[in-house]
Amino acid sequence: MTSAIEVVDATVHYGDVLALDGVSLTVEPGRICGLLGTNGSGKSTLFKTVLGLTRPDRGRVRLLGMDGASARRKGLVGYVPQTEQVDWDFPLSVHDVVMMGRYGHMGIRRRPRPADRDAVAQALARTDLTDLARRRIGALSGGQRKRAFVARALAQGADVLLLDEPFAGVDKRSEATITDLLRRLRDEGRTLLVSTHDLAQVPGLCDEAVLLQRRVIARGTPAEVLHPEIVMEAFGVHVGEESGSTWTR
Ligand SMILES: Nc1ncnc2c1ncn2[C@@H]1O[C@H](COP(=O)(O)OP(=O)(O)OP(=O)(O)O)[C@@H](O)[C@H]1O
Repeated sequence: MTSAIEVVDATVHYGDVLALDGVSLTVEPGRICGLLGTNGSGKSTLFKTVLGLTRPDRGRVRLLGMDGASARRKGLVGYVPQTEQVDWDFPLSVHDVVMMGRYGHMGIRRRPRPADRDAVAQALARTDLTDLARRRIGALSGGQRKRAFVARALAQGADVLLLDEPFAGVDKRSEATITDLLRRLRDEGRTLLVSTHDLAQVPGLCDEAVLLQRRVIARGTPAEVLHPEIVMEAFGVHVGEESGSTWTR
């Protein structure tokens, strides 16, 4: 079986800064892999490398058996950015944002056809955003914005989704809605790589996890990776079911 995501020995520098040091990671189709690490541990760099936006100095990446840039051009991989990186003053509706997922399917004039409109309507329905389709994206809550970007990836037809901190800045109810949505996408056979520094989300969401600190320092089931000694070393916090507030930093 072809792995959905395969990173082999990837090393990335930004000038003198070593951001990834010989990182290897494999995610099989239909799995949710949590990518854990503190700020600056290389999570965003690993995403950019998987997406073919950053070329590793050493090592290689395969996405569904092809290189990251080809998978991106074919629309097979969808990226849900950290919402802090988005300019919310831009006058776009939720519908406009989700339609962007169809650009790769349209001609140069980007005129939507019925298939494009159908895909957008379905993606909005899947993410429970139909009623908000005409709302400006900047007027949505944090959780609704995340769902709009997931909808964009679904409209695109992506089989692999990379989600950068989908729980940052969302309330408890939205967390549950997003977790439920991501699990359903996984159950349909999609593959998800989800970065988070919110360790409390991991056991309920992920099938497996990787702890990154420039290099992979642990990988396995959530229980294995969230072993108290490993978490203490990487995050400097204690973990324990009885003390939810100590999960995150
Ligand atoms: N464009 C850049 N130029 C120079 N250094 C960079 C650049 N982008 C990232 N870095 C550095 O590379 C390292 C990894 O950064 P990266 O953004 O991948 O980490 P991260 O785990 O995604 O962090 P965060 O959770 O804060 O987004 C950090 O030391 C960061 O300062």
